[in-house]
Amino acid sequence: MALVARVRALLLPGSRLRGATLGRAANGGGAGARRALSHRVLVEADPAAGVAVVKFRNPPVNSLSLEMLTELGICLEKLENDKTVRGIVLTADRPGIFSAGLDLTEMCGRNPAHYAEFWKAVQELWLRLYQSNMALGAAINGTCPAGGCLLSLTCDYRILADNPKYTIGLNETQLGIFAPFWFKDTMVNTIGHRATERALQLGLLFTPAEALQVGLVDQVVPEDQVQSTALSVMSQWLAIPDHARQLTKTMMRKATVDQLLKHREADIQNFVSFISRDSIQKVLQVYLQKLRKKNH
Ligand SMILES: CCCCC/C=C\C/C=C\C/C=C/C(=O)SCCNC(=O)CCNC(=O)[C@H](O)C(C)(C)COP(=O)(O)OP(=O)(O)OC[C@H]1O[C@@H](n2cnc3c(N)ncnc32)[C@H](O)[C@@H]1OP(=O)(O)O
Repeated sequence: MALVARVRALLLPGSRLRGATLGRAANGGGAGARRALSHRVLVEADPAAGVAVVKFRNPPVNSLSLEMLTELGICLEKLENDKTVRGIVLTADRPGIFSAGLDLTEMCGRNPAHYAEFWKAVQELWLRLYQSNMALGAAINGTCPAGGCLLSLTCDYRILADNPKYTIGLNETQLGIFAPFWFKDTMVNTIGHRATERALQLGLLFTPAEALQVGLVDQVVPEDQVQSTALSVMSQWLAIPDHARQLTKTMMRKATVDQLLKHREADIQNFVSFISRDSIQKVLQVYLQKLRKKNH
């Protein structure tokens, strides 16, 4: 289903996204701050600063399900069309888990049409974020594996909470799958080829100190200062004239974006045929069961 159709489905009577509003904040935020609610994404906009904080709230682990990808896409599209917003900070509504990455239940026991729809939605969100004209910051206030790490890598800078429990990285190989080429390219663009090769083959999840050392994040700060630091760094990015910053960003990212645009359909087909393999379904199911067993 294309984004428009998925949005329609989410707006059907009964959907909690229906009637989402952008109103004056009941509390918090500066003068004139606005708060928008959808089911899985909370937006706190501060028009005076030109910044919106986009908070993930898809319990229990902020996984990127099809619905979450769609709501996030809608929310970002709205902000892109809002002339008062020049920068966005992505964060988790509750500290602990920034995002557990792609929702594994979307990749297990479904049919090929579902896998194709899901993968298209992952591509769309990456394209929207990686090509965004806005300045994007990640306030990483929790653990950040795989697709969660990818989200943060699409941003222009990353601030990570100094908590050794919070790890970050593309750990796909540990699950028995692998990071697609555009996940890999996004990481190469951030930490370089050799560090990416090692990180991807070993499926490394870096502690804050390691992530800082390898350049996966730009700053590690005390947990209660993640958002405030991300906002203060944002003011540096917004001090640059938009057109100059945007042209530079496009120049840096265009080759990577073009690769996916050129191979978009093939990438969907490759994903569907890989994820549909019996052997891959089996490893994903074992991984999910291990996660679930912990709690039962
Ligand atoms: C073009 C060709 C392409 C070919 C490439 C093919 C494939 C690659 C495709 C995609 C790349 C994949 C990207 C991904 O993002 S895969 C997801 C990777 N994520 C992880 O490995 C994280 C897994 N989760 C955890 O480690 C932990 O849950 C946590 C995040 C550290 C949190 O721990 P905590 O103890 O707080 O919570 P629980 O573990 O008890 O989890 C609670 C609850 O949530 C369920 N859950 C956790 N993570 C996911 C998830 N990613 N998707 C779906 N569900 C998840 C977990 O099972 C628990 O469920 P329960 O029923 O027990 O409540």
